[in-house]
Amino acid sequence: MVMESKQLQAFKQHNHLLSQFIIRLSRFYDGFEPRIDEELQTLRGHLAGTPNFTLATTSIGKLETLLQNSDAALKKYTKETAAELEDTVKALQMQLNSNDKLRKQATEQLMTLNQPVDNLFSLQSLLTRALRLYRQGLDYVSKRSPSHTEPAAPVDKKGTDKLYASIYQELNQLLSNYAQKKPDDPQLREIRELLDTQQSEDALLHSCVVIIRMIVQDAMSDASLTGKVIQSLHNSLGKIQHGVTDTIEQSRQQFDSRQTVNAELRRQLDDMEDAVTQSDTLEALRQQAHSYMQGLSSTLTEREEADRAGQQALLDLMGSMQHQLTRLQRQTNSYKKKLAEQIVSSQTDALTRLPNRSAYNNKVRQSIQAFQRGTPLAVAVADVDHFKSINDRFGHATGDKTLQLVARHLRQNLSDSHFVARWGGEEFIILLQGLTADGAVEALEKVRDKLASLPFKFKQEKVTITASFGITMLKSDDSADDAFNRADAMLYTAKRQGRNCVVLG
Ligand SMILES: Nc1nc2c(ncn2[C@@H]2O[C@H](COP(=O)(O)OP(=O)(O)OP(=O)(O)O)[C@@H](O)[C@H]2O)c(=O)[nH]1
Repeated sequence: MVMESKQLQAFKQHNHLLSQFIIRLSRFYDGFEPRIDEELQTLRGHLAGTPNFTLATTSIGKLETLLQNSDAALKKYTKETAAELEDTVKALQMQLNSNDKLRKQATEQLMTLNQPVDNLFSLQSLLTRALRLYRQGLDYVSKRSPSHTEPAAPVDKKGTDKLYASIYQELNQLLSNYAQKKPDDPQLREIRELLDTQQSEDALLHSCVVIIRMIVQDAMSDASLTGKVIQSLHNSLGKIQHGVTDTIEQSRQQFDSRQTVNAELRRQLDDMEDAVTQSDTLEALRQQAHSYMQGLSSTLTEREEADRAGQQALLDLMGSMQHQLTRLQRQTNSYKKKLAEQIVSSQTDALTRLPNRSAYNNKVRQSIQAFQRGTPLAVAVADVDHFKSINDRFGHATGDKTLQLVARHLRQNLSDSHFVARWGGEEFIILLQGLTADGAVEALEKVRDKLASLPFKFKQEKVTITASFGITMLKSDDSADDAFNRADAMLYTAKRQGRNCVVLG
């Protein structure tokens, strides 16, 4: 009996414990769905005080069905919420296009949101992360408001920002060309500083106008230089033409005087013939002959003298013409040399001495023709990482020096059959001919790796310079622009993936 009551006691205790546990557990699901809430409340009622297990079992059965149905609803709910979150993070990512760190975080979150979300806890963790990103994004966007002065260089490569960046790069390129010609020009220095510190559209337009005015002035003075050369060539040619006219005139005069002399000789001979036929005596004939012979001899002497004078004049003229021709040849040669220099300098980037964009345009045209004849072509774009910070920390001159060193590094570490040009700013363009995609990536990887290990030292500070590369293989229907745009998009991916890498696409 005692044993039985002890067992009963224990049984009651277990029942109580179990009831309490089920009550606590059921509270956890409170607020999940009204019908489940209701049934949970009923179950708790059956288990509170003296538990009624018969009713509780019925209630548990009902709950089981309700929970099974709600499982599908829960899945649908988590899926919808995750999709909504994804949209929100995407919208946020668009706002963060110039903040690499936050944009990268947004990309990572989007990748997680693409995975199936299987329970409410994962959903909650995603929500918490998205909220955190949202708050950081909000801070960043509010700091970017117009009152906040942003660094000069535009980073976004799309739409207006891309246009802005390309105008900005063009201006910088033009500026560096002119800075070489006129290193001490205060106006140039002022524009450079303006571009480095300010990025309002007004400032950009103002700089455009000033630079265009400079170019026009420069072109005008170049034209007058060319005009001088042409004038001088014209003068030389004029003198030669003059000489030729003189020579023709001289010959004509000589011909006339010879004709006159010949006519005189013919007349003298006729007279002599008449005299011979009409002479009565031998003595008269001898005298006539003597006098005609004298006449003939002096006519011949005159003719000889005239001939000699004519010949001398001709020699003088020839001498002067030769002199003019030599001068003309010298002038033409120096003009040709100047022209060749002008062509080279118009195809060369003034700062890095690499071929410039115009040279690239010519080269890519030839390379595409070679591609059509079967030589593979890879187009790559390289961009120095965090270059702005070199300028900011060590000054623009060090920035320029860095660009020169990077340019030299690229040129020296790629074979001569490959083409390297400066695209503008801190961007370079490379054409690799005759390599497979793997071969081209391998060549760039070597260049990239070697650059990253070069020991740069600025103002006693050791600095690591790295570059990111985007590369693509030319396809059969590609235009030069198609290939460039693809390589540029890959460069963008390389930057997003953390820089100092080569991305093929
Ligand atoms: N010294 C110097 N700076 C230049 C020249 N051309 C462009 N720049 C500067 O290059 C910088 C480019 O900076 P960003 O486009 O922000 O890029 P970044 O700092 O290199 O960063 P990531 O490309 O995102 O790695 C700007 O600050 C320009 O002023 C140049 O010829 N000489």
